Amino acid sequence: MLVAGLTGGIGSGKSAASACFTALGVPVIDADLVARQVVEPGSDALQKIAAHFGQDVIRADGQLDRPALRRIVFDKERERNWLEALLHPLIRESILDTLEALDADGHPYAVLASPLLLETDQHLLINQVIVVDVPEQVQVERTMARDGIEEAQVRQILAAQLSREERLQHADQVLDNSGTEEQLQEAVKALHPVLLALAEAESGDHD
Ligand SMILES: CC(C)(COP(=O)(O)OP(=O)(O)OC[C@H]1O[C@@H](n2cnc3c(N)ncnc32)[C@H](O)[C@@H]1O)[C@@H](O)C(=O)NCCC(=O)NCCS
Ligand SMILES: Nc1ncnc2c1ncn2[C@@H]1O[C@H](COP(=O)(O)OP(=O)(O)OP(=O)(O)O)[C@@H](O)[C@H]1O
Repeated sequence: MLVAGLTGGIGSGKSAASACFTALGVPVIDADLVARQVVEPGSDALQKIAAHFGQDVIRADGQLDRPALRRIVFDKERERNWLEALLHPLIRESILDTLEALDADGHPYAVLASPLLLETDQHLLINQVIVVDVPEQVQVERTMARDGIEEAQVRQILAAQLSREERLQHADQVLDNSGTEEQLQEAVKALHPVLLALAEAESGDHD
């Protein structure tokens, strides 16, 4: 099975592009969703987070207080490194399990959508790099509108990710998302047969 990595910085449109792949019947693994699953109440990871950061990052209902943890880790690089060292191996394990199950189901290709595809060893799991690309200013505006957070915090998160130029250097395919969501949908529809052909060629390689 071909695994197409779909990446892009915060607010670039990975979720929007993922929805287009889902509509075409392509299975999508969303690393941000996996990152939520591994810290569900009762998980070892959540206990370790509470022991390290204190009860201030746990809500009254037992869930992780994500905005509280976000403010800490994007302000202090050392704390972000600690969190990533805890979560990234768990996220990777879960992604691997899902990829194995999808492969066994006979899907020609799957999409792994992740903001940190190229920054982590997740890039070792994929055969193609698809970058959702918009200018930084658009990332900032769309993220502020979506999450209701300050520009300064969006800029801190951007600083923890690859730059637009570095990301584009790794791209096999680029989805420009500076236009409308309909235009993005058309771009994904045009990419789908290309990925199917690559998947076909890849499966031939294994015969
Ligand atoms: C800090 C947390 C709790 C904030 O949660 P919140 O609900 O506000 O954001 P969410 O998880 O939806 O992420 C939103 C976006 O922030 C950016 N982001 C998240 N984590 C990171 C990180 N470690 N480095 C750089 N950017 C990141 C991504 O663009 C992501 O799409 C959360 O992002 C987290 O647990 N991050 C560490 C795990 C991780 O690296 N996840 C990224 C996917 S592998
Ligand atoms: N072409 C577009 N035109 C206008 N708004 C868009 C477009 N594409 C996405 N958006 C909006 O921009 C915001 C960011 O998009 P999306 O959530 O898909 O980004 P993302 O890359 O998944 O972000 P994150 O890294 O934070 O998870 C969302 O509110 C989305 O509805």
